[in-house]
Amino acid sequence: MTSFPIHQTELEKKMIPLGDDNKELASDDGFVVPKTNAFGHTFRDYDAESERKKTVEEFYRMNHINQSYDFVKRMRQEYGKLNRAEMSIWECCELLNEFVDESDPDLDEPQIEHLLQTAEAIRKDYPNEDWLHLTALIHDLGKVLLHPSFGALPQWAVVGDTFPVGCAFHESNVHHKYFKDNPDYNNPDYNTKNGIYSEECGLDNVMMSWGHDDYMYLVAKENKTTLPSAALFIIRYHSFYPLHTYGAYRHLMNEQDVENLKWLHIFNKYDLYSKSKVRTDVEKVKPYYLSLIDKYFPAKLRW
Ligand SMILES: O[C@H]1[C@H](O)[C@@H](O)[C@H](O)[C@@H](O)[C@H]1O
Ligand SMILES: [Fe+2]
Ligand SMILES: [Fe+2]
Repeated sequence: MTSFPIHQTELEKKMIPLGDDNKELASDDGFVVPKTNAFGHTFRDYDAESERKKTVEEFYRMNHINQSYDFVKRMRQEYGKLNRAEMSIWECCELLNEFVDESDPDLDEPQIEHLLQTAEAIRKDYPNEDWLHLTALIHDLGKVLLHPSFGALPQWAVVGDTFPVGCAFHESNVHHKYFKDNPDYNNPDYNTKNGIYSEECGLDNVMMSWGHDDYMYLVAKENKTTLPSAALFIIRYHSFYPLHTYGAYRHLMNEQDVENLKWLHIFNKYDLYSKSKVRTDVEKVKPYYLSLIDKYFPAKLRW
């Protein structure tokens, strides 16, 4: 177990308790958080006996063993070239039709369903924040890394919760025990609370485990999206449950991160709890999303 003496940065001391920071942004929402997922379990229950449990646990075993500092560095360099494809945002949504996420205990539907379910749910409650609708639609597009034309990366290098590398793995990471076989686990440069980072260095300076979040952030940024900084933050850290849901690693945040985290908390509710077996009528909502894509992105993007 990795436990540390309780010490808080000055910024951490000023932070509002988890879950209370989005009151000012909260809408008069009609969204009802369901008590159980499509399989009759509570959401994100990684211990519940279900058909998905084994697949999900094996996923995290592979993920925790292989996501090391060196691996992340190599992947960032390689995929940062954006030389794999040229296509529009919508074309990418359609590519996701064939993939099911093996890390997810709550959903076994193709990913395009999840994108539309999230976007439509948040659109209902925040009708005027069109940037948030589009952010929801694209937040998981990085899962295209599973596709053969993107190198058909294994699931452990694409999906699942994310965490910083280069410092100790916090115990709030699901299935934490599998980190023991990660090459960084016993490396003294990487296994202290701060590791290679300094307090309040800002998440932008932190190397996160490699996957769909960081990749889609890169794609959006390099293709010069006009989405606001909160949108890029949501895309980049939406799988960072250890931080946004369990409050770990907060000592690495700076003031800007604290601001952006408010929107991520709002987003997370829709990302997680809109997962269901109810399908969206793609053709019906497509024109609306095409108009948003046109507003915030070039017609073709480099991937
Ligand atoms: O299983 C899920 C899924 O892969 C999501 O796309 C990701 O954002 C979550 O953090 C993860 O736990
Ligand atoms: Fe995701
Ligand atoms: Fe998602």
